[in-house]
Amino acid sequence: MPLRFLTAGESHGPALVAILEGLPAGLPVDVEAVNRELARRQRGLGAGPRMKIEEDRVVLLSGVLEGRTTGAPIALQIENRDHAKWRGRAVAPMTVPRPGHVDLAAAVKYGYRDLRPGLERASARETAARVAVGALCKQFLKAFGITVGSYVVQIGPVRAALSEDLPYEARFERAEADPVRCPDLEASARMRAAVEAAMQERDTLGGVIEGVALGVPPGLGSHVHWDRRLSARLMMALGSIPAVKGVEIGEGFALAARRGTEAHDPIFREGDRLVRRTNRAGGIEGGISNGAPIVARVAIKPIATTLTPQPSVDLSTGQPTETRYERSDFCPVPRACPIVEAMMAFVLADALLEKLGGDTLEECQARFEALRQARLGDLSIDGSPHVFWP
Ligand SMILES: Cc1cc2nc3c(=O)[nH]c(=O)nc-3n(C[C@H](O)[C@H](O)[C@H](O)COP(=O)(O)O)c2cc1C
Ligand SMILES: C=C(O[C@@H]1CC(C(=O)O)=C[C@@H](OP(=O)(O)O)[C@H]1O)C(=O)O
Repeated sequence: MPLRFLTAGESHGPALVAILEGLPAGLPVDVEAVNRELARRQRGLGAGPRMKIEEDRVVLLSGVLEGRTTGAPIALQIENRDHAKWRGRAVAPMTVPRPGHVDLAAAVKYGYRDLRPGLERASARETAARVAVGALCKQFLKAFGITVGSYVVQIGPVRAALSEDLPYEARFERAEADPVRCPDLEASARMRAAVEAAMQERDTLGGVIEGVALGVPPGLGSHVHWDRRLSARLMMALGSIPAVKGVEIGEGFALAARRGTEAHDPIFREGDRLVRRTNRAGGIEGGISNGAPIVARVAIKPIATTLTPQPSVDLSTGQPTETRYERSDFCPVPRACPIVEAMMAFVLADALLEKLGGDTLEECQARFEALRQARLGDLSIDGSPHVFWP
């Protein structure tokens, strides 16, 4: 896989860093667009007090010269403003694990007596670095007309009812203007009430996000090997986001309850085009993109750190006790939209580069054009220039 990235950094350490390797040379980089994505990740009802402290901005340390990628690894850094409060301070050890967070599992695995090192790295603070990486991937995808967006479809028990006639671009736009990023404004009001009630009642909520990629050409990913399937690569990437407990492609779990004649996307011929009138598959068949929008749904569990204490055991004494509260988000769902988009953008940029090859953006674009033509030669009916490409 041609594109890869690593992140490092603790939640309350000096900074988060990432290295993105494999983007071709010559891609114009818009740093402010990266910062806008970082700001989006900080916004949303249900965010805790930490988001008032941070003001995430990216510093590009390498791989970009005079506003364009050089082809070298891109190193980037995002400061943790909260670090100033912890620097040089003696912090009392944390010995009571929170059910649902990494605390106990990491203590067992790494032998931590103080639970802080586990939470420092498991914390979703790390996703700021992913969003910066994803913003660069989005810029690469945009050069090929591919966009990635998302919106919230469920918070706690409240579900959005979105008309199929509401275009994806309109959903993205409405979501961006909404405090819980839900394009169904009636459901949004009930979602807001649910988040506020959970906060009042010293509790937390999860929910579901739908991520969508538009303009993805057919032929990304492959059926020939398990780790080349685009669906599997998306599920891995999305499933790696902290608190994500389920990922569906297309209609996912709902398909399991249907008959085969009602679960797929029949193929019709309209003039010299082959068309689908549905997209239950979510744009991927056999691990290969089919030219339809790629749709992934991500289920996020409620936050583990609750103001209401939960039963636990103090590992320093072995005595039963209750969890303690320092600070936390209440509902991470609206804030997680840009993270979902970032992980989708990374996977799609990787799969596109794999398809195109090329050391420079120009080479990639020439190949993209050539592929468009060649694909048509191979697969078109009656020589139509629009059989499969969106
Ligand atoms: C955007 C976002 C914000 C989060 N904020 C918190 C938080 O404030 N408190 C908390 O306990 N968990 C929070 N989480 C979830 C934890 O990071 C996650 O539950 C923990 O790392 C354990 O991993 P797991 O839930 O995947 O098992 C957040 C997750 C996301 C995506
Ligand atoms: C810092 C971020 O989210 C954090 C994710 C998080 C967790 O346990 O995942 C716990 C909280 O950390 P703190 O206790 O420092 O407030 C969140 O604020 C962020 O998203 O940038």
